[in-house]
Amino acid sequence: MLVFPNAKLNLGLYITSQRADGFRNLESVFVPLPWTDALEILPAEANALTISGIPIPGEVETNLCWRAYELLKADFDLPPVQMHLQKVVPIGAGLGGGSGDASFALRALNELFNLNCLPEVLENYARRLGSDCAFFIRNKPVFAHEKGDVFEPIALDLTGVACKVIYPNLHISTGEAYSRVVPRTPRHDLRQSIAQPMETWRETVGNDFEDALTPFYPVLGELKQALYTAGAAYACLSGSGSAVYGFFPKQQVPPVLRIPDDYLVWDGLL
Ligand SMILES: C[C@](O)(CO)[C@H](O)COP(=O)(O)OP(=O)(O)OC[C@H]1O[C@@H](n2ccc(N)nc2=O)[C@H](O)[C@@H]1O
Ligand SMILES: Nc1ncnc2c1ncn2[C@@H]1O[C@H](COP(=O)(O)OP(=O)(O)OP(=O)(O)O)[C@@H](O)[C@H]1O
Repeated sequence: MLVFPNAKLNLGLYITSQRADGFRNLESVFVPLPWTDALEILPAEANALTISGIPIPGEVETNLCWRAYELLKADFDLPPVQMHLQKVVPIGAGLGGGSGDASFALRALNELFNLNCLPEVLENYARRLGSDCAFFIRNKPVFAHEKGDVFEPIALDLTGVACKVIYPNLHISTGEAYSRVVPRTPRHDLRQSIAQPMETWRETVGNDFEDALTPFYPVLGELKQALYTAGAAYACLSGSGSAVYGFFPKQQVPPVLRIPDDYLVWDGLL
């Protein structure tokens, strides 16, 4: 079975309080971003995971695809599998690339071996692999709260919005990013803000990581400004960075920006 795990964007992100389990409560809107890896899973004689494309730090046993298999294997009689991951989505980008791989592996194994797990059951497995993972089970725009793994439906249709995502070849670890943010009450009601026209979001939809990280990584602010100068209706850091994205008014083709050769860019329609 061949699947294409996509990335996500955070549209607004407020870190609201410290939790007793060491994590933070947050509020964010998650939207799927069609920048994808490719993951093939086949029944095999012995377990194997091979990776091509962008190198992923760590042993294969720590890879989220492998961990997804092991998690299901503990509860189901799964045969060995051979997996191949073509890694395209940048790592440490705030795009949830690894989390998408984990959840697409859970979904693919569920289908391949007729495990008959409902989405809510797969979400529970996904939550055990990482805070961002559960979103990718249903993979639809949602308002996320608590650890970012509890969801409420929202009426948000970004279909056809032109988007440009820029990864400035800078790996920001999620743990480091959280350690730089002091939780606080959200400045705006996110669900009310995103119900307003996109042009108003610049003033009302913020990301607490952006404020905390930009003084340490000025390139984040420079990219955001470049996207606005190029005509973006809204631009922001995604998640804990370092990818910065811009949404452009419908029908407008995102302009070509002059950026260094080692940056990665995704352009397309949501
Ligand atoms: C920044 C976001 O991408 C926003 O969607 C996510 O909150 C990050 O989710 P993730 O990469 O799946 O993160 P996890 O693997 O669960 O956690 C990595 C580290 O981030 C911190 N962390 C993560 C999520 C959360 N709600 N509070 C936290 O404090 C913890 O220090 C944790 O050890
Ligand atoms: N399949 C995978 N793809 C990417 N990273 C993976 C994968 N499996 C495990 N990892 C580990 O997860 C880490 C990447 O997580 P990190 O949280 O920094 O970034 P991210 O997944 O790109 O985005 P986000 O911050 O939104 O979760 C890497 O250091 C890597 O070792």
